Amino acid sequence: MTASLALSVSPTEPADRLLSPAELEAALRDIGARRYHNLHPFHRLLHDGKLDKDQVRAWALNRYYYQAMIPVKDATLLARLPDANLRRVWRQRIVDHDGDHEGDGGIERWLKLAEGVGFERDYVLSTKGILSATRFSVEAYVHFVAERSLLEAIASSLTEMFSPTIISERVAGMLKNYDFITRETLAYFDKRLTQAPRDADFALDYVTRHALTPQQQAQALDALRFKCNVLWTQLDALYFAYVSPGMIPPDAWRPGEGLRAGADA
Ligand SMILES: O=C(O)c1cc(C(=O)O)c2c(n1)C(=O)C(=O)c1cc(C(=O)O)[nH]c1-2
Repeated sequence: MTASLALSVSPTEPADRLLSPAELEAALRDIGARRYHNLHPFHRLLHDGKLDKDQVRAWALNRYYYQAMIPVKDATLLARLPDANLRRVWRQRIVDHDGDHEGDGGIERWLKLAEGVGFERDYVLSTKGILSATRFSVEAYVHFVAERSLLEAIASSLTEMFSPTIISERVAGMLKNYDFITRETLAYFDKRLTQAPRDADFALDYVTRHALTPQQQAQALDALRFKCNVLWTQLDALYFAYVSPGMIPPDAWRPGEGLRAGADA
């Protein structure tokens, strides 16, 4: 039932009828069940303790760029919101990541995670070791939010509906499987467990109330597919460079670079 719903609103087969809010939500959830990045082989290896320390480092370093650009994406979206009630809610996302003062917020907590696995803070901040594919994927997300309709921009954040499950699985798996990972290193994820559902509930409510034609519903579903691809392609690039075949592009981070004095190999 859910699968055929999703098919009926795919881009190749335009929707011919309006879905109820519950059907739209089911179709959105179906996309997550098939395409969310919890299914990616790189995440399976990461959570199951099958990566070595340098591969975990590559993940932390590249993912920093996603974290750093999320508030840029949200500021882009905020600037397009026509009403103060919406802006008041959305601006909280920027505060969550940037913090209210220096040393606070999600970006800072991600830097702690990167430092916890051995990086020098300034090396991470420079983003010079990240894969070009990471940069391209993340920037595609920011452009999407700037250029598409507000409905599509908000719908593209709906991957957050699925993130609490992967975060719980990741934290439990990494703590159990890696002796160099501590609860403190992973503190970033503690707050996401409450922030993500709050954000996703708001965005889902917005999307179900504003996708009022079959075409708008199809656009919302496509926006979520696009965003799943933004997340997936980042992991493809990590896998290709650091797992198999292990082809690190010439300008990307190589094991040993950018580490704190005393961080072990
Ligand atoms: O750890 C994860 O797997 C994960 C996934 C996602 C997501 O699904 O987009 C986000 C985050 N984390 C996250 O930490 C975060 O701040 C975030 C913001 C957004 C967004 O699209 O606005 N997604 C995510």
